[in-house]
Amino acid sequence: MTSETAVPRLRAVTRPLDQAPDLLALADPSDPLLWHRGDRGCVGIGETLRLHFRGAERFRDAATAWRKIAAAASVDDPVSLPGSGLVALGTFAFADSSAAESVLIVPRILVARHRNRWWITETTAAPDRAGDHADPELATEGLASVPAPQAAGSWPGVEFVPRQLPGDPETAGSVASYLDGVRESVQRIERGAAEKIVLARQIEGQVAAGSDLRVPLTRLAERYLDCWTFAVDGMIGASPETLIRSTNGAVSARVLAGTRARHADAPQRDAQARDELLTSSKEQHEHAFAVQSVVTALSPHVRELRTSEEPFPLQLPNVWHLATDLGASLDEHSSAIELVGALHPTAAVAGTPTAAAVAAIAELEPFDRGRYSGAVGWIDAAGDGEWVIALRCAQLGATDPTTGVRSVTASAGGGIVVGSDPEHEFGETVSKFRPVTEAFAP
Ligand SMILES: C=C(O[C@@H]1C=C(C(=O)O)C=C[C@H]1O)C(=O)O
Repeated sequence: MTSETAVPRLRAVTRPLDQAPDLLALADPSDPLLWHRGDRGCVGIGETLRLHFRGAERFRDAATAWRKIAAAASVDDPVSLPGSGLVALGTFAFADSSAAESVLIVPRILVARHRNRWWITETTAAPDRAGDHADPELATEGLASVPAPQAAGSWPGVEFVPRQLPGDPETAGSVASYLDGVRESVQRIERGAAEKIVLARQIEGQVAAGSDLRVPLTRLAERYLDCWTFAVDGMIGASPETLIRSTNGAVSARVLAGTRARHADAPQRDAQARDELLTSSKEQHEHAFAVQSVVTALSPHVRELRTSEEPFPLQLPNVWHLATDLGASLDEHSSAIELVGALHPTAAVAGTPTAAAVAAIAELEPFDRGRYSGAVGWIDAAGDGEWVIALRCAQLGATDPTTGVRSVTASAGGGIVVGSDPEHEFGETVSKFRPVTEAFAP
């Protein structure tokens, strides 16, 4: 949407459901739109509006566009819970210069859940044009309007290999480039060019024609209970890191930095990994950077900012993380997307100081991160929403028109600081890829 285009007039009608549909089963097998964690979440079916953004102003442009759309919309929402009424799901690129589009998508139908409450929202454009209006039947029939779940399709699985880029050395490919990048980052940090640089690498595979993406999504949702499982415009993953959650003037965030692989089948080794993480001054130092970057970015927008006293160990199936939770009250009427724009990129995904780290990433990573380590989430008409950092995820490419095959690219990285060891950092990326490689496995 540009300033010259008319603001679309949307009508959103929400009605409670008295039965509990399976959100994951309702997702589109080839283009799922989903946000899910435990007993909360939503699935989008069909699309009423899609907005595209690019460049350094993508968050600001999206926030402005959404504010206008929300102001012009007519919303009939007796449910009044987080995620009811008018909602858009979105995914934003990491870099200002990224070729990847940032998008906000308003689904035609949204079926959602908050604990033991369920509802359906239908959103239509141009409400006064006959034949394209929110279905009044929705008001009385509720569940009858929920589309029937599609039968589960096939899942042949995806084998990932390190992504080979033009210019990569032939033998070890992008792994060698990544290890060189870590060494170079350490040298730059030792020279004082930055304190922390988050360096990532990529792996890729192919998704066979007709593959049902609900299979990896369901695996992620079932395995990563402390993460938000998401699928927005081909970005699929399960992120543990809440960039911002904003509900009725209360905001919260979860900062992660500091990682150890889990050893779930060797309890002693696993406990040792956790203790090492908790007592390592390198990890504590790295974590402190990440927390400070969020506190600094959030402070102008909030009051009564509080953090958990000490970082705590967050246990995920693949890794331990050092975690800090933050809570605050909103000081002004910033929307969730404005807060995302203020926070992005945190030290957890870029480094410290931000500008130097972002410049180093652009030089040392031989690829465009796309939406990896950007933001993914949803926003409602009041500007409330939930956004996570797009981690532990993969981006599906366009379908090849002759073969029906789609590429899939996953990215993972970690914070490089003084004393970081390239092989150790490589191992950390392998652990961080596990949610994706295991979810997409045969
Ligand atoms: C960059 C990633 O993760 C981030 C980096 C971490 C670290 O360096 O320890 C930990 C969690 C995330 O904030 C990733 O998963 O790709």
